[in-house]
Amino acid sequence: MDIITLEHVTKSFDGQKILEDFNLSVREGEFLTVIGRSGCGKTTMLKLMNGLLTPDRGKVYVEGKNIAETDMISLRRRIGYVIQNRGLFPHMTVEKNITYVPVISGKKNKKENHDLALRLLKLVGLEEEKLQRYPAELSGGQQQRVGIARALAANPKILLMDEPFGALDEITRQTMQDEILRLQKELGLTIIFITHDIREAMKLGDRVMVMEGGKTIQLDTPENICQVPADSFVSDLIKCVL
Ligand SMILES: Nc1ncnc2c1ncn2[C@@H]1O[C@H](COP(=O)(O)OP(=O)(O)OP(=O)(O)O)[C@@H](O)[C@H]1O
Repeated sequence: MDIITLEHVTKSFDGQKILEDFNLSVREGEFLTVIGRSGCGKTTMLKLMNGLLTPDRGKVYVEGKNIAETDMISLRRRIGYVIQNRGLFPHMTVEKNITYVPVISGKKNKKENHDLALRLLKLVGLEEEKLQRYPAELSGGQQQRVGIARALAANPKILLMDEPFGALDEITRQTMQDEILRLQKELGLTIIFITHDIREAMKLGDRVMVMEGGKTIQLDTPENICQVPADSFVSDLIKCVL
């Protein structure tokens, strides 16, 4: 079953078409990685999925419903969003960061919220003592784990991740890649994950989408992309993983 569908979507900024007649179906439970040159429209596509942007033309469906006719607040709760670096509130403890969405949604029971924060913290591989720390007191990798825990707090089925590991060193990045694969399987998540790293795209993706100039150049399994690259752009891109 398709969990997200973009149908004939067009999006322009200042008269410049970023996506034109763009179509995509994301299957429930799949890990879709997205790669392409800077400015090709990856983040724009992601933000159309959770309603942060609205299409000029075309439709976006999430779980079969046109999001133009869906309540935005409930939509955003069903879709976790993780971005590089900028995600956490610096003046809030880790616990407050993780429980932010449940609290603003009306969940005020302190014990329940504490237990939720602790469960999610452990799920992303951090120790209890981190709960009362502030983001600046954590390493980049630890902050990214808290960002993921926060995105999972509303129990979403879908996780949108925009270069979440871009700022991490190679070793931490590999650990985080393994963790996100584990979490995806454990929680049955659908993940759409933007990266600039072709190795990361190939390792994580059930399917990899290569974009160029607002268009999909190729969308296929890593194996098929390696065996039959769609064009010279894709061939050049995958050289380093062959
Ligand atoms: N809110 C906006 N207002 C005006 N132009 C925008 C806006 N958001 C994005 N753009 C432009 O749209 C184009 C695509 O941006 P987008 O962020 O989708 O690219 P991207 O592929 O995610 O790039 P990167 O890999 O650098 O993050 C860029 O030229 C960008 O400058």
